[in-house]
Amino acid sequence: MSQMKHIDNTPSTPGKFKIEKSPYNRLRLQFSLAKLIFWSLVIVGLIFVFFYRSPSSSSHVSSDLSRRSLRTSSYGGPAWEKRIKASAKVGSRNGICVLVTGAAGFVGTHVSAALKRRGDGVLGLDNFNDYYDPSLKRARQELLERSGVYIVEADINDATLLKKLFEIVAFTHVMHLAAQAGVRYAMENPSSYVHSNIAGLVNMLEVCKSVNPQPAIVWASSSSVYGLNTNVPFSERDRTDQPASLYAATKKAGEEIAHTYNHIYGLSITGLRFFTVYGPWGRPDMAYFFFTRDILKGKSIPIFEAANHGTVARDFTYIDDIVKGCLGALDTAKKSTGSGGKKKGPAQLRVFNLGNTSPVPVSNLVSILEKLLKVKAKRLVMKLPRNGDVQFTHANISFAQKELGYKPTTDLQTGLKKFVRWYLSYYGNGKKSVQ
Ligand SMILES: O=C(O)[C@H]1O[C@H](OP(=O)(O)OP(=O)(O)OC[C@H]2O[C@@H](n3ccc(=O)[nH]c3=O)[C@H](O)[C@@H]2O)[C@H](O)[C@@H](O)[C@@H]1O
Repeated sequence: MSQMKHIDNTPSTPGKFKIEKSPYNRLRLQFSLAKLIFWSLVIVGLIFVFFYRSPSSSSHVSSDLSRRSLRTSSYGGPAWEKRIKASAKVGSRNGICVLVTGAAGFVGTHVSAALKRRGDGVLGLDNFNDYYDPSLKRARQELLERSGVYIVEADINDATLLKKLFEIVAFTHVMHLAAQAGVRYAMENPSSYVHSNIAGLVNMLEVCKSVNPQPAIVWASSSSVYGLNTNVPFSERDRTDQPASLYAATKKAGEEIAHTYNHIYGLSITGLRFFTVYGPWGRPDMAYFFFTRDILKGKSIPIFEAANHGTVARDFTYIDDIVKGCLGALDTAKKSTGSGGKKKGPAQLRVFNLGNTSPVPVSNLVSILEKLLKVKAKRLVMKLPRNGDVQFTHANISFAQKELGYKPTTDLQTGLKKFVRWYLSYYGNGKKSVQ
């Protein structure tokens, strides 16, 4: 049909375009030319308006973001580049140079600080979104600034900015921790998971594959990819095709996307399946954190239980153990093999569980908090809602132990003691408001 149309519109004879030299025809030609110019301007104008003004155009959203970020006074210019270079400067022999995305996040802050402490070059990136109280992110930023880590404020979907950063610094590694976290929030705001965990990841990998040299990438997957798996403890070889939440599904998608970029472009990629990470400077949306806040406030806390009073348990993993696992993954990551978007040979592709290997029932977590806070919790036991939660998690960590030298050493009691000490000093015994 469309071919027919095309044929119909084709002039049947070249004679149709024959220019006759009468004054009337010249006038007609000038008029047609004017019309052509007029309509061309109208079309160009419409295209401009569509790409730069339409609120629904996603390409415009990211280009708008990049323009905004490059235009803001703190962006661009020699002073900004100098700050970036100073932050990313490798301070020790054999040190690595790492771009840490989500650097103002819980794990991102701890990993950035640990890298900097041992003399690696570190540059942070974070969009400081308000999924939870941004003032906590700002406080983490201050902490990092004091140790010499600068955080560029931008979204991982901002390709222009990411490319610019790679022009300024030849990062050897990317520690990709920026993500939309949280299992239950995925039912409230599904598109934020697609935006960060899928579109953002792809954007970041697109930039990494096209730069020269390509960095090695280590990124945060999640224990939630095991979903309805019932083999315990969870092994990397177990099935992960039954996610119980959209969050888990986007992390699982991330693992498949990682496979693709490794396969096509020779990017070295390591995925880390974190198991319910907790500790000082943690995330206020996580149970151990808001349980602490609500116990101190005398508010009741909902404790989930499975059918027939079944225990709900998590393999809670302390932040310092996770940091060691992240550094181990960075240190054992092999170089990417591609360059300028072309694969030159097979590259490393790995996935590791980073857990604690000892699941603890949520009710025990509450008992530990009660003792540490010296306050009795108002327990509201309720059926595990159908909102993406799974009944338990339990990591088999033998692969990470063998390849990364990963060995968690902090039990929940010890780790929560450190968390509570931090919480009380940061929020002043519950007097400062926690959002
Ligand atoms: O390790 C992971 O894969 C995931 O760990 C956490 O997810 P989750 O284990 O659900 O952590 P919390 O939201 O802190 O919940 C901990 C436990 O408390 C329970 N819970 C939660 C909330 C509540 O009101 N009551 C309650 O009993 C949950 O069912 C769960 O068993 C993080 O929020 C995810 O971002 C991360 O990817």
